Amino acid sequence: MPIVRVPRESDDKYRRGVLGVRTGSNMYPGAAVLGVDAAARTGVGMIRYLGPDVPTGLVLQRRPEVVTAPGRVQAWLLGSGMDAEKRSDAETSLLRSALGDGVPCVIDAGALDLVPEAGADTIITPHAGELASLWARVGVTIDRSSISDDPVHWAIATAQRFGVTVLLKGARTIIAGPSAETISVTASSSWAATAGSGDVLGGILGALLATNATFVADEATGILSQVAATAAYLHQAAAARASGGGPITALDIADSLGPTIADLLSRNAH
Ligand SMILES: NC(=O)C1=CN([C@@H]2O[C@H](COP(=O)(O)OP(=O)(O)OC[C@H]3O[C@@H](n4cnc5c(N)ncnc54)[C@H](O)[C@@H]3O)[C@@H](O)[C@H]2O)[C@@H](O)CC1
Ligand SMILES: Nc1ncnc2c1ncn2[C@@H]1O[C@H](COP(=O)(O)OP(=O)(O)O)[C@@H](O)[C@H]1O
Repeated sequence: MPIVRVPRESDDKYRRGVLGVRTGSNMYPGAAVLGVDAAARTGVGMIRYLGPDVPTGLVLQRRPEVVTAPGRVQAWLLGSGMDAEKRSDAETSLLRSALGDGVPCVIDAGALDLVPEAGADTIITPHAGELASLWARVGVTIDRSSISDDPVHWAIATAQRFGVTVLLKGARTIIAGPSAETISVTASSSWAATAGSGDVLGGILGALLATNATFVADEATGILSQVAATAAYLHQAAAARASGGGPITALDIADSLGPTIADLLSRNAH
């Protein structure tokens, strides 16, 4: 089943899928801009960005098509650019209410502390350090380098322990679901190891999830893992295209998503 959904004549912005985004903070406003920009470039009917004033202003400056009014969404992207230790109670309860909304969620960075409360239709996107912190919350001490040394083991163990789909970031990104086959996506270069690159991945994943939300109910199909693997693939392919062998910024990755997706679709059409 194709995960990148090409809009049809019968589509409108709502039928394509709306992504709700609660990311960014006054400390890390850029993460909100990066995730929203990447989601828009990946292709989605609409984005509702709901966050603090500073990131909201910056998001609207970069992407005026984003809607900042609350309303129905088909998937949520939560946590990039937040700090779980500094989050207010009000922000925590807004994240909890998104998790309880009955739609699939991506949980990143500063919302990963809420993973023990997440439902089965959740994809989490930790790097090794964030995964170590998540395990520490349930009383298991494991250091970041042990996770990096055996990412397949830790991705599977996390999926099984928390009942969610795991996308463990790194040069080799590992995707594991509680019952799905494990998938590995290896980057063709390491220029993507740059600040905000993971925030861009979150946006790609959120958009793919929102546009596939109607198929997610049946986890037996392994669709969450396929969505996650497609996001990781697009991220590294867009990074490679933007780089051409030289340095890139996180926004460069987002900027090259359109042509990267067009290439992929034209290859699949033949
Ligand atoms: N432009 C932005 O707004 C960005 C926001 N970001 C957000 O920033 C938050 C924190 O993410 P991180 O992955 O950095 O958090 P982590 O908590 O995983 O990383 C912090 C770790 O890095 C270590 N560290 C810090 N500076 C270091 C240095 N110069 N050399 C070696 N080790 C160093 C610290 O001791 C700590 O262990 C997240 O919410 C994330 O989404 C990042 O994505 C970067 C870009
Ligand atoms: N050495 C590497 N080679 C290729 N890609 C990498 C490498 N290290 C990290 N990445 C990718 O870059 C992104 C980094 O995400 P993350 O660690 O969350 O950074 P940030 O918090 O700054 O956005 C992830 O998509 C990860 O897979």
